[in-house]
Amino acid sequence: MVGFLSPYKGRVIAALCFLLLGSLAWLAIGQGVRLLIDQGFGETGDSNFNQVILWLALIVTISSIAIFGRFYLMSWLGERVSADIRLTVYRALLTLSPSFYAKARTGEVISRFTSDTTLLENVVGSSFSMALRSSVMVLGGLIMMAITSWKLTLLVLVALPVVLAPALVLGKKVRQLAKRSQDKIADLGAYVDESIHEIHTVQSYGHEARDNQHFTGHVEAILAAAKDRIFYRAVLISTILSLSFFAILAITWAGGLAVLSGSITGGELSAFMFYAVLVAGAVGTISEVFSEVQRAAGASERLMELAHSCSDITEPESPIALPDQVNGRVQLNNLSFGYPGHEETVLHNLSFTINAGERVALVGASGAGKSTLFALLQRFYPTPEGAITLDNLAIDALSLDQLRAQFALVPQESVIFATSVLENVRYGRPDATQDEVIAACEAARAHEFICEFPDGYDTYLGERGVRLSGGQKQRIAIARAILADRPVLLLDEATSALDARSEVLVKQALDTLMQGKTTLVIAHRLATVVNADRILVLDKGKLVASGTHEELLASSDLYREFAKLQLLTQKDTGQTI
Ligand SMILES: Nc1ncnc2c1ncn2[C@@H]1O[C@H](COP(=O)(O)OP(=O)(O)OP(=O)(O)O)[C@@H](O)[C@H]1O
Repeated sequence: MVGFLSPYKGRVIAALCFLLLGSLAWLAIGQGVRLLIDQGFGETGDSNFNQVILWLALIVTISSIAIFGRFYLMSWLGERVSADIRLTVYRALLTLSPSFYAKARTGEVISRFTSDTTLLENVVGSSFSMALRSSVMVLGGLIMMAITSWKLTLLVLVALPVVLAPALVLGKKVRQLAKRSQDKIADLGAYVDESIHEIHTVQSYGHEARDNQHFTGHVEAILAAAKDRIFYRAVLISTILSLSFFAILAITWAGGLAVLSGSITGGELSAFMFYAVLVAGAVGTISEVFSEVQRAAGASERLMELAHSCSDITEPESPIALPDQVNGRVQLNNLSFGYPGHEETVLHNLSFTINAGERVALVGASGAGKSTLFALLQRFYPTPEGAITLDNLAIDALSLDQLRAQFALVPQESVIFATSVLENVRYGRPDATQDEVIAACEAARAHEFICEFPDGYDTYLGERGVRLSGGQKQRIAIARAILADRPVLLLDEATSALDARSEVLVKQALDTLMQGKTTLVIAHRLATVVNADRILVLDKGKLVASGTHEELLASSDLYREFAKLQLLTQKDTGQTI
């Protein structure tokens, strides 16, 4: 946290100065009260009285200016620091590997991100400054009290631990309960995130009532956690306040006796009481915001945990640079892999080469390891055994950015962002001109339908592309990959059946995309395997056969079986299996 404040040292110092000035002004008011009673009402008459009133007016003015400065600067710092924390955490989240996201629930991460940073914003902007100001008041008040009457101050010092004891005991309990509350809120966040994202499934399965029931359960759990916290907090605040006022009462009694015996003046007792009330109020404030500051400490700990979560993919210390012209030759040498944290080996001793410009189809039953292979090529997971090379360079010797910039991925489920057509395609190459985007869309057979949209390329596509048909989404995704123009293409064919016309258009788009590129395609269509230069057959993570469609039909029982069951029918090419 201190690290986040350090770039704004000047403002922090200014805020602290205002805070000190404001506190001193308040403490000076106590002296004004003393003078007002002892001298203003004394024999010296009007002139002193007026002077003291003017003096008090000046102090109040100074205090107002100080309050403005402190409030403005502290709130500014609160906003700035939480913005910086958001930036830092988001930057970290963008670099974390899929292993992290496989373990953490995204909803929980989002909830931490939003609610914890908002809490920090409040604490830095307000609670923290209140706690600080109150601490100065307690210290200053005690000093002024000691100057006014050390005997009475001793009495206060005896009373102080009695007042503070419940703060320590109950405060700990409140903190534990606050953490439980935050965790329950994070659970709720994760639940809302999932159900709203999957709203179509929720509605089509008529799951609304059940989801509502689950949601109610989560909300009630939050309430239950909050109820305990509120109870303890209420006990904490009321105990401290009542103890403080009982203490003040006792001191008033002792002070009254001192005035009657003539050891202090009425003005001194008034000033003393003013400070005592100030100190009691400040102690009350500290106890009130203490738990919030503690909650914020918990929140910042969680956020820093996120910000410092390290990706298990390490960048090489001195990465080898790829040549300007990458050919796209991919080679696997004895590659074995199991997902981190799982014992099972998913890929066994894989070795094969894909030559530059070759079109290779991967086939295999579900779970054979095809998607895993794609993930490993882009180094989404560490590969402890075996090696993958790109143009004869080990991929873990390359910088991640440079490595991933060589692959264009077209996933099975086309990803559409909630922005315009133009920006969706431009995602593949953010610096592309509009003409380049249009050319890519023409090549992907998408231009025609885009032009029919009311706003053409500026049409907003809705979240996850809800306004597009399946085939249209695929062609946008292909246009993105065409625009990206990367040497190696990783294509996970969509399994969803399209109508005949869309199918033809998508096929044409894919053909354009694959021209001149090394292509590795997870094949679900007969046309793809027939047109591939080579087919690799994977079975339970092992490479069991390789060859052309005809060769494999003749030589591999598994392929024949697979082709009969899995690859789509002859519709694509009119060929018979
Ligand atoms: N994140 C993960 N953590 C642990 N195991 C995983 C993970 N992802 C996949 N697996 C396991 O790895 C194996 C291979 O999965 P993979 O997704 O690569 O298969 P696939 O051939 O692409 O299947 P499909 O055609 O169904 O997509 C499966 O047994 C799967 O359960």
